[in-house]
Amino acid sequence: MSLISLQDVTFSYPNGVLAVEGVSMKLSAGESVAIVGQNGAGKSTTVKMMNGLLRPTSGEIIVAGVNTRERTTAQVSREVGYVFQNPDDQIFNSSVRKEIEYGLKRMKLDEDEIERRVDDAAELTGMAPFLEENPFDLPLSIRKFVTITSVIASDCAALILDEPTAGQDRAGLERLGELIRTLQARGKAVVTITHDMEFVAANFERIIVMANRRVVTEGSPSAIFYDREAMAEARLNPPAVAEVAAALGCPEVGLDVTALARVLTERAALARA
Ligand SMILES: Nc1ncnc2c1ncn2[C@@H]1O[C@H](COP(=O)(O)OP(=O)(O)OP(=O)(O)O)[C@@H](O)[C@H]1O
Repeated sequence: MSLISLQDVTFSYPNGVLAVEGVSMKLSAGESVAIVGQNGAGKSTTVKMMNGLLRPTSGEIIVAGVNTRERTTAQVSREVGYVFQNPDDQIFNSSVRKEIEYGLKRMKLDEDEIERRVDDAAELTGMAPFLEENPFDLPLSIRKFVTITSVIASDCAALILDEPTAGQDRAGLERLGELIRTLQARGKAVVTITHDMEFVAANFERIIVMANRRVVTEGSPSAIFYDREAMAEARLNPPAVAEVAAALGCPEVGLDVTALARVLTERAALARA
């Protein structure tokens, strides 16, 4: 059974803007999925419906076997955590520890359990050294991890990360990739909206491409990044390895830079012979 299922979902904002039209998708426990597409494609609106922040105008959303129409936003968001694109839309406490504890206190967990969850989540995200700091004294890249830590601590079944790579340096990107793999190993579904195709190629099992309010296609990164039509429709550039391999006519290397280098070396040897 899918953890999250969207069935022919449409959404219009109160001002009449039709943001999502006839979207269906399924997400399973333990998988990592990247939703990609140009600005305004409908990605954020789609994921906000997954966690109950927005309600579909028509169509159904089933989370952990229950139609979200039968649940409050608080109930849905206990299953599906959403990490905002801008951490400052989420953070409001005066210390990192208080920020992470806030949601756990609202869940009325006992103090020992709260401490255990804060320590575990902070250890996982690398935020343990910052627990007593004021989040607003920390750089954006760290504030982003603070918000991710809060959502991890709530132990929801699925996590939605909206543009997690913004402002991250190489170490931050590697930490994010490692975190996604650890969460998957713990059986969590990780859904990410991102414009960073190199990050997608390195870290995701499945890509869903959106354009003009709809899903254009979906599949593995090595299939999608060689689908020129879908990439053009979504106005996306594939990662460099796929662009070079496609130009050289060796798509069989997929997204493996070492395999591409091997092909180039072999061709150079042939040319010399
Ligand atoms: N609060 C809102 N009120 C009215 N229209 C909105 C609102 N939020 C988004 N929209 C519009 O809905 C459409 C889809 O926006 P959405 O943010 O879901 O796209 P997106 O693919 O996430 O884009 P981006 O990558 O820029 O975040 C766009 O036309 C956008 O302008």
